[in-house]
Amino acid sequence: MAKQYDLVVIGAGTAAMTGAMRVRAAGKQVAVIDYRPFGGTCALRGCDPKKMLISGAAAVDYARRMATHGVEGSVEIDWPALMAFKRTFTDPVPEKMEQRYQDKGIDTYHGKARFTGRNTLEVAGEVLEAKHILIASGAEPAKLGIPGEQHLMDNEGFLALETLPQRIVLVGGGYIAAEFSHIASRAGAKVTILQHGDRILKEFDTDLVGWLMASFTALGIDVRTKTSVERIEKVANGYQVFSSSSGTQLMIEADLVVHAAGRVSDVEPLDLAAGGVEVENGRLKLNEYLQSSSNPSVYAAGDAARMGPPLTPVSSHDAKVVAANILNGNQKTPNYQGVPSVAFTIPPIASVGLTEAKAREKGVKFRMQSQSTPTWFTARQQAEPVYGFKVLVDEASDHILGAHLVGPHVDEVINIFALAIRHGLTADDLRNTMFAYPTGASDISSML
Ligand SMILES: Cc1cc2nc3c(=O)[nH]c(=O)nc-3n(C[C@H](O)[C@H](O)[C@H](O)COP(=O)(O)OP(=O)(O)OC[C@H]3O[C@@H](n4cnc5c(N)ncnc54)[C@H](O)[C@@H]3O)c2cc1C
Ligand SMILES: NC(=O)c1ccc[n+]([C@@H]2O[C@H](COP(=O)([O-])OP(=O)(O)OC[C@H]3O[C@@H](n4cnc5c(N)ncnc54)[C@H](O)[C@@H]3O)[C@@H](O)[C@H]2O)c1
Repeated sequence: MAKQYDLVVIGAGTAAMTGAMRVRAAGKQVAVIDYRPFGGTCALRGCDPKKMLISGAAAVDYARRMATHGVEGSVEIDWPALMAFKRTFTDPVPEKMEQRYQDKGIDTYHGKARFTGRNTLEVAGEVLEAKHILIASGAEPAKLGIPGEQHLMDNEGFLALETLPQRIVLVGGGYIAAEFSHIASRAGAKVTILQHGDRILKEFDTDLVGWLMASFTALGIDVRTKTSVERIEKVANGYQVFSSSSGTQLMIEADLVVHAAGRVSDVEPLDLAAGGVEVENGRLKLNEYLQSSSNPSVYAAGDAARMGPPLTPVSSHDAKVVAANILNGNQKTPNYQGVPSVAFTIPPIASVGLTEAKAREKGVKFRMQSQSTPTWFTARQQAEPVYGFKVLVDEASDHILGAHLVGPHVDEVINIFALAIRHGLTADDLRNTMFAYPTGASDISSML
């Protein structure tokens, strides 16, 4: 006999937590399933553990930058101790998360869920029947289809390393490569990034990424662009990573090879055909309400839905939309305007809204201010040599169209631009706001 629910959620990450809690708060019967410890990517294998390690790397970096400015003594990362610090956050998460669900009367299941019918799922030998099913199964590292890809360590493995190998190769040059390389090289590893695009961090502004590259060079990170990894071989003392760059073959020896080459929705193992849930080019086919276009009982949110950028705040935004649509009928659509994004390098790089390239492509009429500003007080006060910005403002309406920042505090300052874009504030509104001085935000009026 199948257990009956109003909503069953596949996954126990950010999207699941928001969706399940909202539907349960309306008095509905809800269950949540995960085959891994509860908590999801962000809390256990992504944003949060990474940021715990960044804290150590940033402290070391700050002390080293101030070394000739009155701060004495050498500061080093003790990797096992930094990992132990990370675990003080991550270890309690699964139990706390599961308890939170149970305290609200949400049933929890452990195991891989798969569809057995349009409204039924099987998990660990049990059958669950639900009026609605929310696919919040997240994303997994993309299959690269290259020989030896089984030797790649994923983000979960890297963020749990008990010792840090000496020679590390990162395959790919996006967010993960940028962040992990900044952590590992400050902890003493020799890091190489192999990126097949013509630059790294392609989601960010070209000029600002160019300015940030000085920090990669200073750390001795070997960044090789236009380089595609084609094969990985295990050898006696580690790995050999084979790649090609404009027809030239390259082999790099490493103790560890890390997957940093993109992530894709984790929906394939769900047996979607059995649930009548259509997929197109590996992605769930959804309508504007985040509902399956072939099975109206099924919705999706977050990295699994992949309607917006694969970021944590988007996962919870999607789940709020889905919960509202389940409870009140389809009314809400997601709004991805002004989603800020930060790569937590040291210093960080941040972006929100239109890039210069996108604005030109769209034919928008805008004015733009852009400058590399390492001589500004904010940078000098931290002895940070990388600082710069690019801000785009709509010529006719004075609305902020896009903001791109690199340097100290930009991971926070970008949120002010996000607020401006999402709520239609003008450049003049920002100019007329008093920001506490001296803070990163107090530079905003000079960026407009
Ligand atoms: C290394 C790294 C760093 C990141 N840093 C940031 C950051 O700084 N800021 C930011 O905004 N975003 C960051 N992200 C992205 C962010 O983590 C994701 O966008 C977000 O966690 C997605 O949440 P979700 O709820 O959609 O999916 P997830 O949190 O991935 O949850 C999905 C869950 O579903 C489970 N699952 C999958 N299939 C099944 C199945 N068949 N049955 C049962 N359970 C299943 C999985 O085990 C998983 O726990 C980072 C990602 C990575 C990999
Ligand atoms: N701070 C954050 O918000 C944050 C941090 C980490 C991850 N994430 C999320 O996780 C997702 C995955 O991150 P990611 O860094 O793996 O992916 P990414 O999409 O940011 O970058 C992957 C890069 O790898 C390159 N690549 C692919 N195959 C390759 C190959 N065989 N050889 C060389 N290069 C190759 C691609 O050209 C691409 O530029 C991101 O989309 C992001 O949304 C976010």
